[in-house]
Amino acid sequence: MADLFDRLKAECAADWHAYTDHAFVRGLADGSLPEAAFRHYLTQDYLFLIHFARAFALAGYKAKTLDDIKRAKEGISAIVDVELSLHLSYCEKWGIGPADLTDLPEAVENMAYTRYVLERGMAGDLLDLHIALAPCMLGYGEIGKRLAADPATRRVGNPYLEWIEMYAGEECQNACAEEREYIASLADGIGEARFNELSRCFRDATRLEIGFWQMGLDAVRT
Ligand SMILES: Cc1ncc(CN)c(N)n1
Repeated sequence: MADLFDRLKAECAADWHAYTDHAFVRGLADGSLPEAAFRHYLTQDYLFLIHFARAFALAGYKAKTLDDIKRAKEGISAIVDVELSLHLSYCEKWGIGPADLTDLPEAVENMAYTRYVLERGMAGDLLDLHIALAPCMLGYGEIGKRLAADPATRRVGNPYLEWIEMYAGEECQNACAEEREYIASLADGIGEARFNELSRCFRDATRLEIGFWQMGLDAVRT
């Protein structure tokens, strides 16, 4: 049976496809993405993740139960202890350190997305916030899993394999499965009007994801 995540994706199927099958993603899969595009994306993503860790901290504040607080803590930990290490490891190879990263001017696409999510969380409740966060976490989990399972994905000599493997990895996949169940439980019993509100937020965050990939590609457009 379709769960909440399936229903939200179905409501914005074209946008979801444009996000998860973006040219940037195809470039990661076959290794053809220009390094400068990936570098721009990844350095902005470092800043992005700091704001997303703040959003999970806000989820802790909006929590109603101890379990909600644990979920918020796990969200922060997944970013701070796992995901950001990947970013720092790529950046180290390029000679870019943490201080250089925090000095970077934020791209407008980055500001739009991160502040949108924080605003949804501040104006709404815990469910609004987790729905605004869902395309990020669950989308990358879906992309990583698909690319890792696709025999057409280039393995040998693909500089982006580490990226793919992290999002396809057990730790990330388990976190996604838990988040998926969690949002369904938070939304248990909602009516059509509330679903429509959440659906709009999910679609908007998905559109902001598309913009984030495009920002990476646009960095190398001549
Ligand atoms: C823009 C973006 N979206 C999602 C993720 C996966 N947490 C990410 N690192 N960056």
